[in-house]
Amino acid sequence: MDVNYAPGALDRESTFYVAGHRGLVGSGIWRNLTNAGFTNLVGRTSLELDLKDREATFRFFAETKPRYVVLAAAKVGGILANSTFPVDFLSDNLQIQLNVLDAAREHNVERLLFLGSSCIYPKLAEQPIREESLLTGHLEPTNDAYAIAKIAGILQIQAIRRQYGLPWISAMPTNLYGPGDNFSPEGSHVLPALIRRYDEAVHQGAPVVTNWGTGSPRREFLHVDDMAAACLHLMENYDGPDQVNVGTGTDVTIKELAGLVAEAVGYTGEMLWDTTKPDGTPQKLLDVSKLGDAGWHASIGLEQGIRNTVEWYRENVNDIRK
Ligand SMILES: NC(=O)C1=CN([C@@H]2O[C@H](COP(=O)(O)OP(=O)(O)OC[C@H]3O[C@@H](n4cnc5c(N)ncnc54)[C@H](OP(=O)(O)O)[C@@H]3O)[C@@H](O)[C@H]2O)C=CC1
Ligand SMILES: C[C@H]1O[C@H](OP(=O)(O)OP(=O)(O)OC[C@H]2O[C@@H](n3cnc4c(=O)[nH]c(N)nc43)[C@H](O)[C@@H]2O)[C@@H](O)[C@@H](O)C1=O
Repeated sequence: MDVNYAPGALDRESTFYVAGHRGLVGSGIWRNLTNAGFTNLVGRTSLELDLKDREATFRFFAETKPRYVVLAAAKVGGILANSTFPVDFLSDNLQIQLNVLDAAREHNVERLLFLGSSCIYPKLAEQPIREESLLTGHLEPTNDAYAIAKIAGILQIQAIRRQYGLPWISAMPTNLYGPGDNFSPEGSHVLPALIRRYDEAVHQGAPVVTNWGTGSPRREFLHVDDMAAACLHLMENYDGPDQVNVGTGTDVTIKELAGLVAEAVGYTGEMLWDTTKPDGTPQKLLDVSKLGDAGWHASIGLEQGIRNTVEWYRENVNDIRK
């Protein structure tokens, strides 16, 4: 096996750039690194540094000289946003990745983690999805543009490893959620969308809530704090060219998920389904045995994670991304 499991601990005082540090994943990584004792974290908002701007990105790396990088900056959205704006999801993500990875290479970043997504795998991949399924079949059309950009990122990491010998790695998270998520009704992923919809239904006393699709697709959900912990664990304990799946190893139907959210917010009305909205891929459950072999397992259960996110949503409802 082409895996070295002991790249070693990262130096807590070295400059660590978290690209996308205000997003769901980036803010979780920032919290986790702070808790783990890192004292020299660097972040830039997209207004301060547009990573689509190649010159500005190279200037930033020349000035900041980060030793470590996590690339969690990306154009991200749920099924509807992905299928409505495929050009943005392809073009923005290719530009961001290319600029960051090229600049990081020119400045010899010592360790870098690239984040992809479980949507890189074929729509009808055998479940649970193993890393080896990559490029073995057709993609799910609702997010193929985004998936192609992410696949290009994996290939770029592998190419950099081959050509320059840098020990950079890629992780493929399953569907994520938690504090700091995007709660926009049209643009978000399912879990934040359901939390907002059901919470509003409670406040409005609505007798019926309508969700998208048929409710039958199966998805796996990982809390962002687990995701952040997995990222640091992989950077310190995994070195190999193949992407590593990051998930919990269990999934639920969207209907079951809606039931859990309704229960967490205290909604007791009826649930309907708008089948004019897309279902997307029928099932996305990752095989996480490679991650387990590298010594990491998720610890936040779905019900506990939903309660934690509902609490955060209610405390921050006036300041969230809507
Ligand atoms: N959320 C999920 O369910 C999943 C996410 N992932 C992956 O995790 C990573 C992070 O996703 P997530 O945190 O959910 O996404 P968010 O939308 O929450 O955050 C994305 C971040 O990227 C930054 N960003 C976007 N465009 C630019 C740009 N042009 N220049 C600089 N920064 C930019 C944003 O900065 P700012 O806020 O300053 O505008 C934002 O902080 C992505 O690679 C995504 O593919 C993978 C699987 C599932
Ligand atoms: C992480 C992953 O996220 C995206 O893929 P997805 O898993 O299909 O993501 P989703 O969370 O948006 O939907 C999951 C399921 O849930 C159903 N669903 C019900 N009601 C709502 C609802 O209100 N909003 C949304 N968004 N979905 C809903 C919806 O119909 C679908 O069946 C990728 O584009 C890609 O970006 C990617 O990598």
